[in-house]
Amino acid sequence: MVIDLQNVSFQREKRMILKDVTWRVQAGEHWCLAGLNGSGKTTLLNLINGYIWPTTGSISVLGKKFGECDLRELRRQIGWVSTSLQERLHGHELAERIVLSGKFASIGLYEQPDQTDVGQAAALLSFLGCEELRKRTYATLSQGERQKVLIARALMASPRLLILDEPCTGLDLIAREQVLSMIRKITEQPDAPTLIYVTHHIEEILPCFTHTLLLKNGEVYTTGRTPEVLTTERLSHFYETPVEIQQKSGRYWISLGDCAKIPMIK
Ligand SMILES: Nc1ncnc2c1ncn2[C@@H]1O[C@H](COP(=O)(O)OP(=O)(O)OP(=O)(O)O)[C@@H](O)[C@H]1O
Repeated sequence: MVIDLQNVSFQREKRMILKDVTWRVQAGEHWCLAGLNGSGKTTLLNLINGYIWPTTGSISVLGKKFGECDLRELRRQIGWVSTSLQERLHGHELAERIVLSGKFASIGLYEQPDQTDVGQAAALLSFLGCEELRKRTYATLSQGERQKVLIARALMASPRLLILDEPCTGLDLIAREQVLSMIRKITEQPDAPTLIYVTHHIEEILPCFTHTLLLKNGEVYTTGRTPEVLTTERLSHFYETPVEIQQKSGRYWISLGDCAKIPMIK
C-alpha cells in the first residue's frame, strides 16, 4: 500500500479542516486529487508528508506507519513539487544544479555531485525534453520551464511517491500540454513512482490517472476509478452547479450547463 489514511481528521482552532478522511492508494495506481479552493488538499498533502499531525485517525505511507517510523527517511522517498518549493529556490542557480540538488533534498547545492549524478541530471532533463535548459539560471526560466526543471529535480531522488501539486497553474495552453505530456511519460516508465496529481481543473486529468478523489469542504466527496468519478451527474452534484462533461481522446472537458442555475455574486 502506498498511502493508507484511516479516518483522518485535522482540527485547528475549533475548525475541522479535514473530516474523517479514509483514502487508500495501491501500488500501480496513479491518483488525481481534485477539489475547490479551501477544500483541504494542501492540508492532506502536509499530513501525508508528516509536516502536520492528524487530530484523529492513522496514516501509513509506503508501508510505514506514522508514529513508528523515521519521517525524514520516509520523506527521501517522496517527491513533492509545489509552488511553495518554487518560491524557496534561488534564482541565480543553474537549472542543472537545481535538478542535482534533488538528490540531496536541499535548496541549493552544497554537496559535490559525482559524474554519475551529473549524467543522471542531464538524462532526466533530456527525458523530459528540456536539455537545452541545463545552463540557464532559474530566474530566467518561464513558468512552464520551471515546472519541468522541478519535476526533473523531484525525479533525481528516484522517489517511490511523486506528488505534483497544481503543476500547471499559470501555464498557457501549450505549456500546460507539454507539462502534462511529460507527466504521462513518467507514468509509462516501468519503475514509475506512484503519482498524486493535485488540480482544480478537470481538463488536466490524464488517462494515466487511474483513480480520482474529489475533496469537498474537508471531506471525501467521492473516490473511485476516474471514468466513474468524472461524470456529468457526479460533477454537477459536486459543484452544486449544472456542468457537462465531454470525453475526447481520453481527456475530460467540462463546460457550464444551464447558466441560469449558477449562483452568481450580486
Ligand atoms: N493552520 C491553519 N489554521 C487555520 N485554518 C487553516 C490552517 N491551515 C489551513 N486552514 C484552512 O483550512 C482550509 C483548507 O485549506 P487548504 O490549504 O488545505 O485547502 P486547499 O484545498 O489546498 O486550497 P487551495 O486549492 O486554495 O490551495 C482553508 O479554509 C484554510 O484557510
